[in-house]
Amino acid sequence: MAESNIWQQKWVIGNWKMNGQLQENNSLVHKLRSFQTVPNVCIGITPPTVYLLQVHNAVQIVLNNPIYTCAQDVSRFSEKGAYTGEVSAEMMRDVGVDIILIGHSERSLYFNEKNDVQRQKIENVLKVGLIPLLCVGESLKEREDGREKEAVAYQLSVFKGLKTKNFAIAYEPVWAIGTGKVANREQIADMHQFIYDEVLSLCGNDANIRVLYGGSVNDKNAADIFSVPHVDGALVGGASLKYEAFAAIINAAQAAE
Ligand SMILES: O=C[C@H](O)COP(=O)(O)O
Repeated sequence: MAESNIWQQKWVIGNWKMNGQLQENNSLVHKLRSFQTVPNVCIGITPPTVYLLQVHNAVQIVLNNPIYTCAQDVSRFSEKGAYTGEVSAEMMRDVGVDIILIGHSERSLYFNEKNDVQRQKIENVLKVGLIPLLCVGESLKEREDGREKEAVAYQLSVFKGLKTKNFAIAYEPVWAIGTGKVANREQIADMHQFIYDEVLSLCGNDANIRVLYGGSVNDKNAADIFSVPHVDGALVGGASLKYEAFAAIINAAQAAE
C-alpha cells in the first residue's frame, strides 16, 4: 500500500458489514472515486470478503489519494491449509487489502471472539505488512457501572509487547452502534485521550496512532465529532452504504483539517 502520510490524516472508513451486491457496490465505489482528489483524508471501504477484489479493482485508478481496501475480519490461522471457510492475512494482501478490522464488537457478540484470538489475528496481519484496525468499546452496562475504561484497557492489552509502531484503533461504544445514540463530546474526548495514553504506554511514545470514533456517525453529526480532540477519523457503518451520507462525512473530515 502507498502509506504516504496516513498517520497524519483523518481516516474515514466505511464498514459495509454484511451488505452489498455486485451492481450496487460498483455504482457506490465509482462515485466515491471522485474523492481521490481530496488530500488529507484517508478513505477506506470495507466490503464483505467476497467483494474485496471487486472493490480493490474499482479503486485502482490512483489520483492524489488512494482509496484503501479494508477487510472486516481475517483468519486466526496464518498458514495455508485445512481450515474450511477461512481466509488468511496473506490472501487478503494478495487481493489488495490494506487494512483489516480486528475485534469488531459484532465478532464478540455473534462469534464469541476474545482477546487471545484477536491477538493472533493482529500478529497475522502485521506479519504480512498490513495494518490492523482494532475495535474497542464498552457495553452499556459497563458504562453505567463506571467501568468503561477498565473494559477498554482490557481490550487494548492485546497490543502489549508488539514490535510494530503503527496502531489504528476504533473506539466504538457498543451502545452507540447502529442505535442512533452517539457518545457525547466529553465521553469521546475522555476515551480517546485514554486510548492514546494507554497505547503509548504499552507500545512506546514513538508509536504512530490513529484513533477513530465509531457508532452512529452520519452526515449530520460528523463535523461535530471530528472537532473533538484526539478524534482522528471515523469508522462508519450504516451511513457508509449511501453515497450522499458517506460523501458528506468525507467532506466533514476534509473541512476539519
Ligand atoms: O463498524 C462500524 C460501526 O459498527 C458503526 O456502525 P453504525 O455507524 O451503523 O452505528
